[in-house]
Amino acid sequence: MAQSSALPDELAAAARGGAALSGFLRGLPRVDRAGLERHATALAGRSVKRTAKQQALDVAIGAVDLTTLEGADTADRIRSLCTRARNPDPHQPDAPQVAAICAYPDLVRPAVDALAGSGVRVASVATAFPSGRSSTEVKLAEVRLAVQAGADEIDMVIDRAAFLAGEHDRVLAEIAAVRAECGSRHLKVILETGELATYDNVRRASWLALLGGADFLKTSTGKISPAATLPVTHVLLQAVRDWRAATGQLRGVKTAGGIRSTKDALRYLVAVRDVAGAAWLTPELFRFGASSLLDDLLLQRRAQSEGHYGTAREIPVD
Ligand SMILES: O=C[C@H](O)COP(=O)(O)O
Repeated sequence: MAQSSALPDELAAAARGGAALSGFLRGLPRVDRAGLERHATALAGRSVKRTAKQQALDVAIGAVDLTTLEGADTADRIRSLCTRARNPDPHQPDAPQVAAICAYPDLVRPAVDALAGSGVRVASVATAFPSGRSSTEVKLAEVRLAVQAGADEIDMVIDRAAFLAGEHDRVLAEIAAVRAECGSRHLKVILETGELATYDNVRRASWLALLGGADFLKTSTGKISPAATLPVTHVLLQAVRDWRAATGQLRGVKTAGGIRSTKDALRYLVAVRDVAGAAWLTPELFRFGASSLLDDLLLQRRAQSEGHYGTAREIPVD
């Protein structure tokens, strides 16, 4: 079913679906809810050295998928977003570019044109985002069109109704089919964790996505509440950490939806470093999906370089 070459036997069997998949998902360790939330809270409260802040702000800016996913989006609006992505703050020419812009499929083409030669990638949501309620055929057609228009990355949503009904083979098959349609383009699999009800389900969905060929696990669409949280991001980070231990393959995490402040962004960076490892503090392996976070990151960066903030606002990144 899903791609299984180069995987250890147990994972290769699970990636083919059926009883091996059911057994694998049943055998995943249960999430200790209280322990997870305690750990996430403890990490969020860590204090830091002042010298780390500038570096952390730049890591955060470079990890942003600058997002607009509004019904009123236009090509002009996308071009403005791309101008910002290339050069986030004209007053801070040394500020890094963001990792990518993220938009609906019909706006990929103007984004690709506006970002040509910049190194900023174009990500597109697809597969009947945000609900995922369409046939696999329609979802694959949408992915195909986004790829043909030049998207570098596809952010798909999983079929949450099928997942919650226990139809894991169906969810896996759809992810694998989208994976195949993406070709060499990066595939981010949106779990929409706010609809998955339990951390155990978030863990199962994470492994399904990895078995189906995800390059990134992504928490949320940003269209329902709760969106990203620190505990669910921990669960995704644990999954990619464990996937690497089992397979040697690096997979990324994108936390998305409702992240608007530098303070929150830095808490996520601390979680990335602590749970997955410092190797994940790169746009190749960690992203923020956010429509307005960049504004605050740039304000804080400017304040930092002008020396307006004291140690109370510093963050733990080294
Ligand atoms: O994937 C990104 C989200 O849709 C953005 O959510 P946000 O508008 O809450 O930052």
